[in-house]
Amino acid sequence: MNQKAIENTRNVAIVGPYSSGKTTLLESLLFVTGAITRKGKVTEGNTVSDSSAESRDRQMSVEVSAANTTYQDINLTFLDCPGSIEFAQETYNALVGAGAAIIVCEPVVDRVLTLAPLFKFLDDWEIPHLVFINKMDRAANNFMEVLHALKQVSSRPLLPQQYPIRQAHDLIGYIDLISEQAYHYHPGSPADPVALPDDLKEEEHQARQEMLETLADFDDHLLEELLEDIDPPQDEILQDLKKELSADQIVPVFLGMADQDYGVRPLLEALIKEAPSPKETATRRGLEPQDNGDTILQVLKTYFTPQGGRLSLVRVWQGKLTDGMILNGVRAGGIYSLMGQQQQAINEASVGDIVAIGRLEGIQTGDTLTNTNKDIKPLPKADTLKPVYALAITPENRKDEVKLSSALSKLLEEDPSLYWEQHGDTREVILWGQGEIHLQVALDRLRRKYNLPMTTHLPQIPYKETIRSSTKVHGRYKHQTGGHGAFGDVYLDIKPLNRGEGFQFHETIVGGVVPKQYIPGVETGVREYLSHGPLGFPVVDVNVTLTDGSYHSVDSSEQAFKQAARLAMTEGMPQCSPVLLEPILSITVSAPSEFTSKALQLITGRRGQILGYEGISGWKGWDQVTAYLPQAEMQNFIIELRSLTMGVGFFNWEFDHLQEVPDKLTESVLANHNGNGNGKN
Ligand SMILES: Nc1nc2c(ncn2[C@@H]2O[C@H](COP(=O)(O)OP(=O)(O)OP(=O)(O)O)[C@@H](O)[C@H]2O)c(=O)[nH]1
Repeated sequence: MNQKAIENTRNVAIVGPYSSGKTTLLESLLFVTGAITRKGKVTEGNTVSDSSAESRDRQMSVEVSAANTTYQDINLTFLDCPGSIEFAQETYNALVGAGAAIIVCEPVVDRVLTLAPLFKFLDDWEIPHLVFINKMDRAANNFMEVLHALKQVSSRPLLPQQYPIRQAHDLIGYIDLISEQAYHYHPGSPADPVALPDDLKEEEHQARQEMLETLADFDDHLLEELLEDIDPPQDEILQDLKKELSADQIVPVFLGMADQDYGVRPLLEALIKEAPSPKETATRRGLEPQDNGDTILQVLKTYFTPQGGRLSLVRVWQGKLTDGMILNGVRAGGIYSLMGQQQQAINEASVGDIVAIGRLEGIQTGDTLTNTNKDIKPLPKADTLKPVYALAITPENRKDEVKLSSALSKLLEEDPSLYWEQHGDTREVILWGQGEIHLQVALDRLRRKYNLPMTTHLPQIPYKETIRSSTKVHGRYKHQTGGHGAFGDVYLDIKPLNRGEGFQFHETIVGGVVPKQYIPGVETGVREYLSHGPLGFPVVDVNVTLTDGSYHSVDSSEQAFKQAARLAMTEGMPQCSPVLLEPILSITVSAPSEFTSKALQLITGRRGQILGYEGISGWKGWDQVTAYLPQAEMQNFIIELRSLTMGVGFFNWEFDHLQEVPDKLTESVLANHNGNGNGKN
C-alpha cells in the first residue's frame, strides 16, 4: 500500500433504507472484484458485512462494517451502513469520512419518501452520491415513475446513466446512456453488448437527452453543442459527470439486482471513473491531502471486539498513518485493514484509506486525531441524535450492579446515540436510545459481550408534587432516654410558591427562641421531609418559614430540631391541598408536510398542546410542529410517529416545565405509584 497514488483510492459508504439490499450489494461488489470467492447470503447469515451476532439474529445491519477490495488497480473501501432509522447515528458518523455514497433503494414509488432524511444529510454535508435502484426484478413501478419520485426528495438534479431493458416483467439488461450501448445481463459474468432494441430507441433517446440537458446546466460548452444539435463526445460527457458528481452537483442513477450481481460492474466503473479521489474530497474539506507532512485522521466508529479490545475505524485525511504513531498522545496499537469482522494487520495507511487502529484508549468516535503538537482545527462531526425511547434496566443478578456502569460506558462508546442515566428521583437506571430495536440490540450486547443479562420495564415518570394552600403548624419533639433528653420545638408557616420557584426556607426568629445553631437542623428536617411529600413524590415550589419555637438548655440539639421540623411538616403538608405535578416537555416534531395533520392529531391525542407549525427552512416539503407534551405520553411517541410517517418523522425534546396533573388522571397515577411500593406510608 505504501507507494500507492492517492488518486487510486475510493472510499464509498453504502446507504439506503432498511432492507433495500445494501449488504447484498456489498457482497456482490466484493465477489465481482474477486475479494471473495463465494458469495454469502443475508438469509444464511454468512455475508462479510453484518457478521455480528446481533445483526445475524435480526438479518439486518445494526452497525457499520468496512470491507476492502481492488478493481482495475483502484483500492476500494466500502462502508456498509445500517438502513434502519434507529441506527442512523452509525450511518451519519461513517458518512462523514466517505468520499462518496451509494444510495441503495427499491423501485417502489411509495417508499421513496423514506430516503428523504438521507438525501438531506448528504446534501447538508455535500457528500457526492449516486443512486442504485436495486431489486429491479421486483419493480412495482416503471423506471421513469421511480425516477420522478426520487427527484422529489433530492435537492440535486437526478441524472439516469442507464435505462432498463425488460422482457415481459423481467429485467434482462440495460442501455448505457453515455455510449448508447445496450447490454444483456448474464449470471456469473459481465453483461454482453447487444443491439439497441428498436422499441426502446425513443425512450432511450428521451432519457439521454434529459441527462445531457441536466449536465448542460453546469457546462456552457455542452449547452452550445446541444443547441447546435451536435452529439457531444463521450469523453466530454464523462468528464462533466466526474466534475459535477465530485462537486456534489448531480446525482447519477444506476439500476440492477444486487443478489444476481446485475448492474454491479457498471456501478464499479462509475465509482472509478466518476467518483472523486480522496485528494478532491480532502481539498474540499480544506485539508492538504499530501502523503507527507502532518497526519490527520478522523474516527468514524469505535468497536469493542468479542475479546474486549478497542478498535477505532478511522479515515486518513492527510499524511500517513504508521503503526505505533502517537495520535493525540495515545500510541496506535496496530493498524488493520478490515473485511467485516476479519482484521488484517498492515504497516501503514495513506490519504483516503479507511482502516482500524487498535488500543486508542480514551479516543471517541468523531474525534480528529493528529501526530503533531500543532493546533489542528477539529474536523466537523455528525451531531449526536437526541434519544427518543427509554427503558429502565436492572441486572438479572443483583451482584452484577457494580459491573453495569463500566459496561454501559463501553456500549455508549460503540454507539453514541445511546445514553444512560440513573434518575435522581426514581433511582432507576434508564437506557435511552432511538427505538425498540436499538435498545434490544444494546441489551443483547450487554448480555453477550459483558455477560450482563438485564430485565427491563417502563421507566417511572418523575412526578413531583406541590401545594395549593398555606398553613401554620407546630411541631414539638421531646424524648427522654435515661440520661440526656432530646427537645426541639418549632412553629412553621408553609406556603405555596409560583411554579418553577423551587424551595425556599426562611426564618423570622427574634430573641433567640430558637438558637442560631439549631436553625440548620430545622431546614434539614424540612428538606428531608420534602423529598417524599404527602402523595409520595418530591415536593417543589414551597416556602417554609420558621417563625417561632422554644428550646431546652440541656436537651436541645440540631438533631432534635430536625425531628421537630419533620413532625411539623408531616402534620402540616396534608392540610395544604397537595397536588401532583408532571413534567412537560417542549417538543419539535419534524415530518413531511403530507403527514403534518397526522402529527398534530398524535400530539393532541396525547394531551399535547400545539404551539404552532411551519415549513422547515432549507428542507422543501417538510414541516416542524412545536408543542408541549406530558412526559408520561412520550414513551411510545416515536413508535407511533414513525408508523404514521413511513418511518421518517422524528422529534426533539427537552424538559420545559412542571404542570398539574389533570384531576381525572391523578387517581390512577397515585394508584400505580403506591402499587409499585413507592407510596408514602
Ligand atoms: N428480489 C431481490 N431481493 C434482493 C435483491 N438484493 C437483495 N435482496 C434481498 O433483500 C433482502 C435485504 O437485503 P439486505 O442486503 O440485507 O438489505 P440491507 O439494505 O443491507 O438491509 P439493512 O442493512 O438491514 O437495512 C435480503 O433478503 C436480500 O436477499 C435483489 O436484487 N432482488
